Amino acid sequence: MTDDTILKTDSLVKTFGGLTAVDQLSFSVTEGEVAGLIGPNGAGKSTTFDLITGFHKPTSGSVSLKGKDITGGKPYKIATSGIGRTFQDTKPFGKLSVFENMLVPQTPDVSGDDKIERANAIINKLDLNGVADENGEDLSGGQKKLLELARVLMLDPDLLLLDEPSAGVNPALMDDILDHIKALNREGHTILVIEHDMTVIAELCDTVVVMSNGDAIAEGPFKEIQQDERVRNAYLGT
Ligand SMILES: Nc1ncnc2c1ncn2[C@@H]1O[C@H](COP(=O)(O)OP(=O)(O)OP(=O)(O)O)[C@@H](O)[C@H]1O
Repeated sequence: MTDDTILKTDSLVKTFGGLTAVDQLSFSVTEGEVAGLIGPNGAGKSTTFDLITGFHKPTSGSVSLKGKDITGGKPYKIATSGIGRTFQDTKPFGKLSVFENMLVPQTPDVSGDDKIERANAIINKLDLNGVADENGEDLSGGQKKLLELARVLMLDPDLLLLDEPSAGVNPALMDDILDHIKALNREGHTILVIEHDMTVIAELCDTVVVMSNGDAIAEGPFKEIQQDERVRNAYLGT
């Protein structure tokens, strides 16, 4: 582990009954980068996010954030210690407005007017002003993704875990989402993104980790990874 490692998993294992979803997975993310977590359906990517963020307890192995062991911590504790996470299926509160949705996350460091000010600043930053008064259920797929990202930013996480930001988003809004992700990275958020769209990975990521059958089979810059024979056989084809 180098000094600028922000996230590290060490020999992570998660079994569900007889199925091993994550199998001795070790990888790390460097502070300041955009890293991709890619691999075929069922490779264990979302389960890895669940293990990092406390939604599942690992069967064995460990997770550390900036050198501190966070293995098996409660989701709220991990969220407030600096890891924000979006989900593959967005879940805004349908009957609450975009603005009201922003106030739902508990923010230990701000309350009252300061919390409202933070919510408005993030709504502005992600260009959600035009829909701030609309209910969550009335948003498009892409707007829901942006709202989810906005809500996660209420806790000002050092590390953002994004689960398939392109899923269910129309191509025009996808460019906006990519621009926002890049801007967040420039502002200092480290990002780990699960994504099936390789054009998105190529555009966003400094490095990628390729998972297959629960383990990492390759790690490095996307251009190099594309040439790796095991990766081509397991995932990219040809
Ligand atoms: N709660 C659960 N109970 C039982 N099996 C599970 C559970 N969650 C995931 N799995 C299984 O673990 C394996 C890994 O699933 P996971 O969703 O992590 O893969 P993934 O790489 O994220 O796939 P996708 O790209 O399709 O989202 C799959 O075989 C899945 O069916």
